[in-house]
Amino acid sequence: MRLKGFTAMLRYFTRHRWLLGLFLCTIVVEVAYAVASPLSLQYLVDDAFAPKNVRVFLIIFAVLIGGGVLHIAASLLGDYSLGKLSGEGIRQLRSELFDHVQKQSLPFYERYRVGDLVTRFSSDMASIERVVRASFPLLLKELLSVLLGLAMLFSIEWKLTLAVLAGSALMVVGPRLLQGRAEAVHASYKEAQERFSNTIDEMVKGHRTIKGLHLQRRFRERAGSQLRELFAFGLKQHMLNSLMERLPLTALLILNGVMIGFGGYLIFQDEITIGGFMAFFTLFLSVGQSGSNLSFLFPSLIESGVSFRRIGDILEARPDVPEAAKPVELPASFGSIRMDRVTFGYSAEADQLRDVSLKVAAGSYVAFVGPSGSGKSTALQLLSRFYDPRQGAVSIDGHDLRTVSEASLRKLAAPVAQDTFLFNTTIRDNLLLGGADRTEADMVEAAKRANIHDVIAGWPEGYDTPVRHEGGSLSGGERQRLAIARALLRKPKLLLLDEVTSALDPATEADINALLLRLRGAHTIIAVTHRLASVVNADTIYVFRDGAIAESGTHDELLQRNGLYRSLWEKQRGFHLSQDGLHATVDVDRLAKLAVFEGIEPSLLRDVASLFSTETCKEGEAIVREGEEGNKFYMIVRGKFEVAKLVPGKGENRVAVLQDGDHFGEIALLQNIPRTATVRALVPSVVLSVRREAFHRLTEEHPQMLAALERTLRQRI
Ligand SMILES: Nc1ncnc2c1ncn2[C@@H]1O[C@H](COP(=O)(O)OP(=O)(O)OP(=O)(O)O)[C@@H](O)[C@H]1O
Repeated sequence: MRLKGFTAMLRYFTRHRWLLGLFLCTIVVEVAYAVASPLSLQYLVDDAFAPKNVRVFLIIFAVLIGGGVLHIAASLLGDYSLGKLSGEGIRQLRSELFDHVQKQSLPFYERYRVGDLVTRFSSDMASIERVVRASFPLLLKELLSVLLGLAMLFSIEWKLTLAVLAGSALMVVGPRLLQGRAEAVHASYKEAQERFSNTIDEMVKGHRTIKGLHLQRRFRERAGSQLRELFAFGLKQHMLNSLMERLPLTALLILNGVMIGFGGYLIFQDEITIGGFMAFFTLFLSVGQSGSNLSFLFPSLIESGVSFRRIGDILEARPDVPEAAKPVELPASFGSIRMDRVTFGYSAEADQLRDVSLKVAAGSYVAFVGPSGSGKSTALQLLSRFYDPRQGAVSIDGHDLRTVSEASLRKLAAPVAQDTFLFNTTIRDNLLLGGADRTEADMVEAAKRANIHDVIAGWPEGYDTPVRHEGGSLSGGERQRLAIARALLRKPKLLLLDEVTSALDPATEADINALLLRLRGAHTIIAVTHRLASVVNADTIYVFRDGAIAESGTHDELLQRNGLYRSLWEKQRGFHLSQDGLHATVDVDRLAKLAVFEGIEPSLLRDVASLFSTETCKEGEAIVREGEEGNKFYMIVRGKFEVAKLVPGKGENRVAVLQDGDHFGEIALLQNIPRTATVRALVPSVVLSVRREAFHRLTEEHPQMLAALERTLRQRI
């Protein structure tokens, strides 16, 4: 059992020694009074009432009143010290948990989903709070009452005490037998709660996609089955808890019978006085009550044990990318950043980067390009130190990033990702985030440089416009430009850009590319992109293939080399897109390069080119669905699509990613067969498509074209 959460709590308590001491003293006073008052019955009956001795009665009465006043004072002090102690403890545990989660690196956030963490902060913390404020103090009180009460009972009549103690074992054995099962059921209930929280999280975050793809029913069914699961575990938990609570009470009833029978016998034998028996009986009832209270506490203690363990799991998680003990503070500027023979894998099973070495000099503009999944973004993540290499090193001016302080690295280098996260606050706060030394003028200048100022100024509330749904209320282009403005505002020397223009229309993309060209020199820019047209001006282009660098050089050098870059370039060229991104065309010589149109004369290809029409796709939109009849051939002008196949019992499995210049669905030109996979846009995309019917009209006029096409496609089916 991981006790980190529990020991952290104890540590907070011991930091407030005097409060803890005061609280323990008040408990002792309260319990002593509660145990001693039944004992007074023995003296009242035997020494005051039976002999009618008023003096003894008055003395006992005065002692009882005095003790009562002391008891009330101790309770008030106890409540105060407990309130302060537990409040502080909970506050510190919450903030330690918060800090700890914040310190974690990316793999941690990939391991835990939002719901898993939210449940720890909400329901686990609430159950710990309940225990610390109520159950734990009660446990102490009742334990002490039982121990003191038993000592008193022994002093009154040891044989009777032994008899009832033997019976009391029943009260403890029952709950213990059930404890293991109760713990397991409680843990299952919490996991079911987590699954449901994650569904709510996805439903809220993905509400657009859910509505867009009409997935409400699927989500309703998922939530329905999770709620049924919650109900089943909840019922089990309820029944086990009730059983654990009832068992000791039943045992107590049996014990009462034993005590009255055996006690009566002892009175008749003159082994105990009537007052002694009354005191014994009252005290035993009070000890029994405390014992049964203890058993009532078990469920909440078990529940908190699970919560302590779950919070302990988080507190024990060590950051995968830790800060060095004595980190090097990087200066405000740098000379070069390098990767030396870097090998890295997200998991132990596979390497996503293999033996990658590269050097980027300050002030240069460097691009990482290559097919999808080749490791470009991964390399950028390592340069941002979101992960550490498995082998080799990433360094700035000779300082291994593992040895430098995170704060100084973030000051120097600003990453901008393709999925921009904006906080639910105003545009101004999103831009100024944490930069207390940034002025309004700095902010406006950064927004102007990122070409977003005019847009913001046009909104009724300007920079005070609130952002909703983590940026979902803004267009992809607006989000992207805000992210760039936010990065520029921090005045970083190194900009690490991951596909920042992937969601933009051609006009905005051209603006951003022009901006990058203006920034070069003053800033070092490393940009990951799959769109080669945007990097022709880069100082160095690194071409990635299967996690390694296949080639590098300038655009012209790489074209001359006739390697991977050249083939990617050939694939992407020949398309034309209007500035608003709504109308696309393809050149005849680009069509001629497709295997599917091999052997078709250029004059006919001109007619084919004119048959294509432009389609735009939203992020998440499926343009081809597995199993549906296909009647269109597609070419991607710009964008990114996943190709996914249904695996029975497991859902969809991504088998490929297609990008600018790729094509799919050519079989549909020839015959009507169901699609073998679903093709879904990963970013807003533009495609050119041609329908079989339109194509057939052309092939009817030119049968030689159909013959050529059939020849090629038959070879591929
Ligand atoms: N967080 C992650 N956990 C596990 N595997 C990952 C993770 N991120 C990326 N990968 C895998 O690592 C490989 C390289 O991915 P990476 O994103 O670096 O490629 P890329 O060249 O940038 O491709 P793209 O242009 O599609 O983003 C891919 O196989 C990808 O599935």
